[in-house]
Amino acid sequence: MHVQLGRVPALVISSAKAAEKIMKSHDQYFSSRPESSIANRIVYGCKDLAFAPYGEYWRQMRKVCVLHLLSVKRVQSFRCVREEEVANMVADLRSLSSSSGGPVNLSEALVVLTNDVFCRVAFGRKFNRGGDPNCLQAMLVEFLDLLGTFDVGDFIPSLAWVSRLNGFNARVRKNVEELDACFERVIEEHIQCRRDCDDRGNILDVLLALQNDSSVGVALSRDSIKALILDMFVAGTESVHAVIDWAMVELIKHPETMMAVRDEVDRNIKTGEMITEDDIGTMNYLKMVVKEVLRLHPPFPLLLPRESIEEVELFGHNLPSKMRIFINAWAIGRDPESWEDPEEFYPERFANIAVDFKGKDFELIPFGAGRRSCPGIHFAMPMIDLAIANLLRHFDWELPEGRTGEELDMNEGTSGHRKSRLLVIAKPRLG
Ligand code: HEM
Repeated sequence: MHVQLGRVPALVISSAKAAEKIMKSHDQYFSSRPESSIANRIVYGCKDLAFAPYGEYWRQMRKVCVLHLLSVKRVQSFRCVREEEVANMVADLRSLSSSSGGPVNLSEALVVLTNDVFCRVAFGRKFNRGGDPNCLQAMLVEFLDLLGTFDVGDFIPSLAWVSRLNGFNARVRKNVEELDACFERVIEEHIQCRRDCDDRGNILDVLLALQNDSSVGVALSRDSIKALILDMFVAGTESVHAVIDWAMVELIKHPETMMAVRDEVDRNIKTGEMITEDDIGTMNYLKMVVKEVLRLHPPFPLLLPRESIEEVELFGHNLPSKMRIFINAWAIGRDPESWEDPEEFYPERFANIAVDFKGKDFELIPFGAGRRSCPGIHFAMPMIDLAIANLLRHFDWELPEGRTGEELDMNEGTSGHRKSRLLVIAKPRLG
C-alpha cells in the first residue's frame, strides 16, 4: 500500500511475500533508516546502530555490536545477571502478595526486571531502586515517549514550528541534557574504576576498552558509546517486558495452556527451586507458547522503519529513492494466507510446522530480517523464557474479584504494549 505522509512517500508491506522481496531479494536497497529529527537530537546525531543510515559507519557499529556486545559468549556471560534478577522479581512478588493479599502489578514488576537486568549488563550495577536521585528509569520512560512521538515537521517542514510552540522541543532538550549528564557521570566512574581493574565485563567497560583497540574499524567517540548504550535500553527493555506481559495475559486467558506449560516446567527442573537457563533448553512447549505470543503481539508491530537508498523497480512500480518502508509484522502474523485460524491463540500449531522467528520465514518476523535484523535476539529469548518459566513455577495466577480471562483488555497501546497494566493475584505455590 502506498501512502503519502506529507512530503514523504511511504510503502506499507503487509504480506510475507512482499516482506521477503524487501528484506531478502532487495535488502541492499532497503537497508537504510529514514532521517528523524527527534532521533537526531536524542541519539547523538544517530551515532548509534538502530537509527544510523546505511553505510560504513553503520557497518562498523554493527560489527562492534555483533562481535563484542551481543556475541554468544558475551550473552552467556550475563546469564547469572538474568537468573539473579528473575529470582529477585520472584522474591519481590512473593513478599508483595503476602503483605497485601491483594493483586500485584505484574506489568510494573516486569519493567523493573528488564531495567535492572539492562542496568547491570550495561553498567555493572542497578540504578533505579534504592531512590537514585537522578532516576534513570524515569528518564528512559520519557525518552521512549519522545521517540515515539509523531513530529509533524519531519513530514511537513513548514509545520516544524508546531513542536516549538507546543513545548515538545523543550521536552526533548531537557531529556537529552538529563540523560547525557547521567551517562557522563557513569562513564567517569567507570574510567576511574578501570584504572584499578582491567577485566570487567559490562557493556560500558567493553566499549571503553574498544576505544583503544586498533582492530575496530570505527572511531568510538564518547557520543558513539552513549548512543549505543541507549540503543540497548530502547531496543531491549521495552520489547522484552512487553513479550513477557503478553505471554502472561494469554496464559491467564487460556488456563489449560498455562497448566500444560507449568507441567513442562515442573518436569524439567533439575536442582533447587529456581528454573535456570539450563532447564529451559528442553522446554519445547514453552518455546511454542512464546512463538505464538510473538506472532500475535510483536513488540514492534511495524518493525523499525526502513528507507530505500536508490530508485528500485519492484512490484511493477518504480519506487523512488528515500521512500519510507513500514513492514507490518502485526498484519503478517495474522494473515489468513499464511496462518490457519490466525486470530486464535494456539501454540500447538508450531508442533507440525517448522516456522521460526529468526528471519528466514517471512510469515513470522517479530525481529525483522536481513541486514538490519535484530542483533539482540539471543539476549532477549533466554530472558523471556526464564521469566515466564519462573512466574509459572512459583505462583498460581488469578484475576482479582473473580474476573475471568475473557474480561481482560486485549487492546494494544502505543508501540506493541498492552494498553492496560496487568493487575493479578499471585498465590505462592512452593514453600
Ligand atoms: C523481544 C525482544 C526484541 C524484539 C522483538 C526486537 C525486535 C527488533 C526489530 C523488529 C528490529 C528492526 C529489524 C529490521 O529493521 O528488520 C530490531 C533492531 C534492533 N534491535 Fe531488537 N528486538 C528485541 C530485543 C533486543 C535486545 C535485547 C537488544 C539489545 C540488547 C536489541 C537490539 C537491537 C538493535 C541494536 C537493533 C538495530 C539493528 C540495526 O539497525 O542494524 N533488540 N529489533
